[in-house]
Amino acid sequence: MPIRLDTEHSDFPARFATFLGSKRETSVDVQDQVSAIIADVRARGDEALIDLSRTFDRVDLAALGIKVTDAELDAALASIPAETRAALEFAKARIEAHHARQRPTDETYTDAAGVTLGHRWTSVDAVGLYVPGGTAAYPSSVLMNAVPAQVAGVPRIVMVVPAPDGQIAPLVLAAARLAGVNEVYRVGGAQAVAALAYGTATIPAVDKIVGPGNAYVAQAKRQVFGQVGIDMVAGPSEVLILADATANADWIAADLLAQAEHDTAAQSILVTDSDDLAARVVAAVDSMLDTLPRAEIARASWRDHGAVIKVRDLDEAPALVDRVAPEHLEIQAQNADRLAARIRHAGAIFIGAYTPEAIGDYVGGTNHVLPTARSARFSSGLSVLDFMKRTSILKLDADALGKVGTAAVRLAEVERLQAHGRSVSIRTNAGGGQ
Ligand SMILES: NC(=O)c1ccc[n+]([C@@H]2O[C@H](COP(=O)([O-])OP(=O)(O)OC[C@H]3O[C@@H](n4cnc5c(N)ncnc54)[C@H](O)[C@@H]3O)[C@@H](O)[C@H]2O)c1
Ligand SMILES: N[C@H](CO)Cc1c[nH]c[nH+]1
Ligand SMILES: [Zn+2]
Repeated sequence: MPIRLDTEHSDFPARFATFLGSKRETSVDVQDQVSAIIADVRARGDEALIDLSRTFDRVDLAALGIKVTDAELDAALASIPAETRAALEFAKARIEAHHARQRPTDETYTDAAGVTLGHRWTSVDAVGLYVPGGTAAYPSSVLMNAVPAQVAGVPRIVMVVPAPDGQIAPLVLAAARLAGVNEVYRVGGAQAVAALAYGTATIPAVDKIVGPGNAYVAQAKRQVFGQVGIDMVAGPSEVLILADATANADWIAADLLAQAEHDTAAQSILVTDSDDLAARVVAAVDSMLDTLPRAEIARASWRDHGAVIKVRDLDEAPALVDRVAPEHLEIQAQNADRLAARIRHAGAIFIGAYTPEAIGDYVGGTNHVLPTARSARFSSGLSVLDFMKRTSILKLDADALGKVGTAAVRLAEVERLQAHGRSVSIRTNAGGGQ
């Protein structure tokens, strides 16, 4: 049974705090194991990738090859049914159209002192896209990672994806081909992240690693940060559904299970002011679990990490939602827009009964790679900006330097950095130059 909390109970603050603090994805075990995997890949490169993939993915990469060939990518694209290709192309076009609007613009201007200031955006040189594939295949994640990288103009886009039992879903390779990703390696987990960060004989290192994955992938990204950039921590999926008595219990149950079926570490939470709705949703989840193909995973997620939180009224909910900072927030209640406007911390918000989160997973056009584990308090979903960086620009002439230089020299003096001061005063006192 999922945990049940009620804001009217006196122990609510303590139980809610414990609930927020409970870790789903960073056990000490995972941390230590991931450190050992990264060290192994740094020390032994491809040999480590081969050994670790044999252990964790039951695949012989020495025989199969670490790199997916062009012929394999072409064959995969040719093999998929026309309707599936059309659906992928439809999704890609919608993701592209939305992400094109995120392209930032350069700016320069000259202020009253005559100083020219500005910034210029350039793309990262090489990015590694992590596409999960341990227990499910995610062609949609290929598009969500690759399309913004393409929109940003990244010259080298590399994809890694695990090949459990030697298999990568043809749809995943087809999506890569459609998205113009031609450098693909069949490695997953922490070892793939380590290879992208430090490089091996087969996989040249990248500058930034993006994309979602399970607890091992998320932990590996944390550990290689600094050596390379990372987008965010996008670990096991989460949804929080805010609903009132007017909501449809079956629809909510379906949406809760849509996250729970991702991973035993996924989390689905219902927040409602209606005891009756809560009871009907819990019953509907139980009944849907009976026929769900991934019931084993979804049941464990719902039992171990699910929650039903009863609030006095929905007015109380935004503050609780902000503390959870869920990856996805669905609002199925009267005044959904008004409630949505009050939320500050959520990866993505899905407003109204006809906006299931699954639409955002596939074809909405917004990105489905989103911050998890409460990191929406300080980070955002994947966007074109994750593949770019901003260089600031300054230009002064003698007049401008004269106007702002005195204060700079004063600040250098109080910081006791004499050479700094001199590098300004040597110019302003020179009375000439260019
Ligand atoms: N936040 C997001 O935006 C988002 C989007 C899509 C998917 N997801 C999440 O991505 C995850 C996908 O997980 P997955 O497992 O299917 O695929 P995955 O590719 O993330 O992980 C599979 C890899 O994990 C490694 N691994 C598995 N067990 C291990 C162990 N005991 N020790 C060391 N390494 C081990 C293996 O190397 C394997 O290749 C799910 O948690 C899902 O919720 C998140
Ligand atoms: N819900 C996941 C993000 O948490 C993304 C996804 C891909 N495919 C299906 N769902
Ligand atoms: Zn999903």
